[in-house]
Amino acid sequence: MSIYDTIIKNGIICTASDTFKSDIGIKDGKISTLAESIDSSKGNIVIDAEEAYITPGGIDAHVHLREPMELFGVIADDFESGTRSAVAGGTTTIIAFASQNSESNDSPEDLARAVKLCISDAMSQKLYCDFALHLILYKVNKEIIDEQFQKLYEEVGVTSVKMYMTYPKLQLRDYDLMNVMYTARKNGITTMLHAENGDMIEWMIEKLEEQGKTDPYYHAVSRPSLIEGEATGRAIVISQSLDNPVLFVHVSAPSAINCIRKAQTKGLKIFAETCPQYCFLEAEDLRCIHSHDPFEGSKYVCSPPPREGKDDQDSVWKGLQNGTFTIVSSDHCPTLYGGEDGKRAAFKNGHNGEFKWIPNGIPGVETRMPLMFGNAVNGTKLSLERFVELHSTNPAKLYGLYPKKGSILPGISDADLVVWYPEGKYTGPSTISNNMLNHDCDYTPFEGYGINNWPRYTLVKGKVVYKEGEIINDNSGIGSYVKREKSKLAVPNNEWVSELRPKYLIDK
Ligand SMILES: NC(=O)NCCC(=O)O
Ligand SMILES: [Zn+2]
Repeated sequence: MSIYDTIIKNGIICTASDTFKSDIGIKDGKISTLAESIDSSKGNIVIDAEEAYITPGGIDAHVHLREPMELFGVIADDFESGTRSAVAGGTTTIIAFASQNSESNDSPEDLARAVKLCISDAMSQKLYCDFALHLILYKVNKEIIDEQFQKLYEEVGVTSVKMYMTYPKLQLRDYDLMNVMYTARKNGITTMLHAENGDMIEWMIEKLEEQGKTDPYYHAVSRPSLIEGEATGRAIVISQSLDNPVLFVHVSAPSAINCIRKAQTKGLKIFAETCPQYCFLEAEDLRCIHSHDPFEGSKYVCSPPPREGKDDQDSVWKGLQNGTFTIVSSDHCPTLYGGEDGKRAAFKNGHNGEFKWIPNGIPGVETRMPLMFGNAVNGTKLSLERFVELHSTNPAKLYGLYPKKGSILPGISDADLVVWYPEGKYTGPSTISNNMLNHDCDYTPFEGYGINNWPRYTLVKGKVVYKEGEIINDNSGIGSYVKREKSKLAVPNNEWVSELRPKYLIDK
């Protein structure tokens, strides 16, 4: 009689702390047993890992998909194609975004209602993996009232909000950031910041336009590293003033990385995310010199933009190695290159393709893990354990999903796993091409990039959803919404730089 639904034999398990040989017994969607040897006759299904590495499924904590509020124009992936693409690249949980409703009138229910709308839209689709949600806040009338954040946590399990220091439609003033952080701290809501100085960028764009510099390449020129460094430093001061932890999303610039490192050395609760585009792409890509059409550079338009070259990439790698970065996410935000609604929306409404009108964002949910596994782990830039920490365990801890997600703990963790190819046995494509990917986008900015491994099996809650290059449709629809706990990492220090203390602490 079988005891396990599935047994994985002969694997080398790698977690954020250990690498060891073990068989895995899976029951009811959970890791049930780790043992040197589990009898094959005890499993309904037996997978032979053939001495390959097995890692916890990836958690991609920064994924933009089509959702009711449409803040970033028309996104090519909905929750079905986005989760399909995720599992094909070894990601078993995504954290996507719901957006505050612009009609919000600050009632206690407003924010939770916006999240519920997004959940029900997503749940009406076939989901290949689990998802959770952050909430984008872009309108703060006076202050976010306590009850709004309480309900976010209690009713919909959302424990993080993202705010922007750039984009004309979304940019918040420092005053607004302070109002949000003040209430976030009290309620254990993690604040995520897109740090670029929007006012400086606006000025730079105007000056470039005056000189007729409007090709996609000038998107990168209009958002230089220094501007990211400035916003990062300013936000760290705000964070310190309020003793409120901050996670900086998609960090790319050496100046920002240095600020973050310094703050961390002081003991401040500052966390940072980077993305593969800042490890592999560069500003020159936006020139697309191999193409007759400079607009092809729009395929690389994202913010912050890819940076200057090898030195800048090296400082990202250094930050990944030395612990400055907490997580690696994709910032998947796919807009089509063809058609009228994607990058070419820049030709609508009487515009002529000027970079200012090009929708920002690139796809990457499927390529994140294989690119980093192949080039970082096999290229020995990162240890396997650090790879797991950055792509799986830390996102789970930071965003309240641990230890259900991000680990391989018997009796506790969901059986979300990636079985890689054994050393030397990967026979798939040696470079990335868009036609091997499962997203609904018509290009990848990583076309032609080398890979030397790829997930052989991806399991979500014990079910194989991807096997040897194929999506297993029988097991689709397995994904569901995951309510999150409060962060295990982003916890205030209770150290103050001024006499200002929130009233709720003084009254205690
Ligand atoms: N990063 C980007 O260009 N687009 C996605 C939206 C954001 O995260 O800023
Ligand atoms: Zn952003």
